[in-house]
Amino acid sequence: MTTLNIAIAGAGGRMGRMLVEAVLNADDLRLSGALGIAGSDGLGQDAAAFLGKASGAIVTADLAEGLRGADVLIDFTRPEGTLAHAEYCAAHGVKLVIGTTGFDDAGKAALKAAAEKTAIVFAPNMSVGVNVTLKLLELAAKSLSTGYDIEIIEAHHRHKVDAPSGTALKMGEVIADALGRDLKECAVYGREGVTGERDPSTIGFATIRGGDIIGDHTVLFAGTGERIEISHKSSSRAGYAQGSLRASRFLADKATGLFDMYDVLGLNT
Ligand SMILES: NC(=O)C1=CN([C@@H]2O[C@H](COP(=O)(O)OP(=O)(O)OC[C@H]3O[C@@H](n4cnc5c(N)ncnc54)[C@H](OP(=O)(O)O)[C@@H]3O)[C@@H](O)[C@H]2O)C=CC1
Ligand SMILES: O=C(O)C1=N[C@H](C(=O)O)C[C@H](O)C1
Repeated sequence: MTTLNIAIAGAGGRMGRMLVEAVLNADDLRLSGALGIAGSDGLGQDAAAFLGKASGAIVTADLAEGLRGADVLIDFTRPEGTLAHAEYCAAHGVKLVIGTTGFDDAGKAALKAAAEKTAIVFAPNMSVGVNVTLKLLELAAKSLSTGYDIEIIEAHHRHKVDAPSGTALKMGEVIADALGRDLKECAVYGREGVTGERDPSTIGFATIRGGDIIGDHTVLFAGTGERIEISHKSSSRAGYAQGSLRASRFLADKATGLFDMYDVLGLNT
């Protein structure tokens, strides 16, 4: 069995810690490095110290040091951090699994350019369940294309910094594509005051932030006399971590290219 060397960015974060534990528990993976930023808790310490273990990977802010020997960098940080990491990885042949959300169009274009030099899996949600939900939404949107108002409701923990979630936006894109609409033109992000009647061509978004909610997404198709709700609720971050490991293994035989979790899970039918 070939061992894949994995480095983790944002190693002290909520996802970073899940990923450190998941990599240490995987027989075919080795934790080769861990990245933090100046001021991060845990900088200079073993990435597995929070588990009471020694992995040998010391959390560093030095990209050359943290990425030495890495086949794949798994990055769940912030857009500005991911873009800096992607530039380095593209120049040094390190593959990337990117879970970070909140990119603007220029950021997404920069990742596409980086994927011409290295292989990248980029997805706003790595869980199998969410990606299967996206397929269900494609089918529902095509079958409910007239007479149903579409609203996307998402809830996350109080620490989340971007809204709507990357997953909610992806759900909106999948639905808009299925309906032949452009999400940029039909999205409504919240309502206040005298809004007028609902325009049937819009896709609405509502965001809830509070407590320790890991990630809930519901798409409501509201018709006359009936409502259809398609929901996914995460009760653990483990699914995101396991999906990321699957994505890392998927990249093992890829040299360049931009992929998503549909590619990893074989859902591109
Ligand atoms: N695709 C998916 O399946 C999922 C995606 N996410 C996304 O992943 C990202 C991280 O989420 P989460 O783990 O909850 O966040 P956290 O805030 O818990 O962790 C972020 C980590 O990134 C570090 N960081 C912050 N800014 C930078 C930077 N500029 N450069 C490098 N590192 C930086 C933080 O360091 P410090 O601790 O010092 O602040 C921290 O270690 C978010 O965008 C979130 O939406 C989350 C879950 C699943
Ligand atoms: O920040 C989070 O926590 C999550 N972010 C991702 C998103 O923005 O969709 C995925 C998941 O919902 C958890």
